[in-house]
Amino acid sequence: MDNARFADQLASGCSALGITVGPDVGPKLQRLMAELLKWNAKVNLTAITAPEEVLEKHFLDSLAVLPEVKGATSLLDLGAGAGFPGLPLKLELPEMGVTLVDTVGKKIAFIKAAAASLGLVGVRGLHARAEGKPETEGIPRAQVLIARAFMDLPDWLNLAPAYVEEGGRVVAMLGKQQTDAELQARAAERNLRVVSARSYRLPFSGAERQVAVFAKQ
Ligand SMILES: C[S@@+](CC[C@H](N)C(=O)[O-])C[C@H]1O[C@@H](n2cnc3c(N)ncnc32)[C@H](O)[C@@H]1O
Repeated sequence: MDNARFADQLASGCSALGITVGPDVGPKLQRLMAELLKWNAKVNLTAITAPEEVLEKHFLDSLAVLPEVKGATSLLDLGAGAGFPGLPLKLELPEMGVTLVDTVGKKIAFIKAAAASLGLVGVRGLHARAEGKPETEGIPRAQVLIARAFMDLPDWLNLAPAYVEEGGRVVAMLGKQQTDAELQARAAERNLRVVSARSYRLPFSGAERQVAVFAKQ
């Protein structure tokens, strides 16, 4: 994808999602895509490799939750894979400290290399397994905890609160749509409350996504 087409697709995708990103974000995402595709040719990081799909399914889907993440000083991305949603969010929110955790070493190696190549300050890649015990795992708590395609919602809501600072929130990026009643019930069972929930569609494929935010009662 050439620079002009990338910029055009990014702009129209952001507009469809109702978000805006700074002028330096596009060129940085292009660099991130180049790194991802270069690494992916050698080590398998993601099944999504067509540039248009990387832009939509990794970059734009990550940025779609900007409204839920904005204002956080620290973000913890559990099961980050090749860095999604944490890396694109960091590009738009450079002041926010971001820790990305995965059990697969090569994914963390990629995250570290990509962050260095993009000159990102305040990005930490952590090779660890999240099992609900942040102290023993060496995983820092954050104001906002996020994950995409990590666990089923019930398992995620069991695990997540341990990683959130007092007054913080849990952001769940869901492929499978949950009704408001289901979200409320899941939250109540764990002494959490639903702060917000909304569905959105990816701008080019129309694939449906949902993002729900939870806080401790
Ligand atoms: C389906 S991928 C999603 C990756 C990324 N969040 C995305 O949306 O592109 C799930 C990732 O979670 C990681 N993972 C699974 N269980 C984990 C755990 N307990 N702690 C940390 N990472 C885990 C896997 O290695 C994998 O990279």
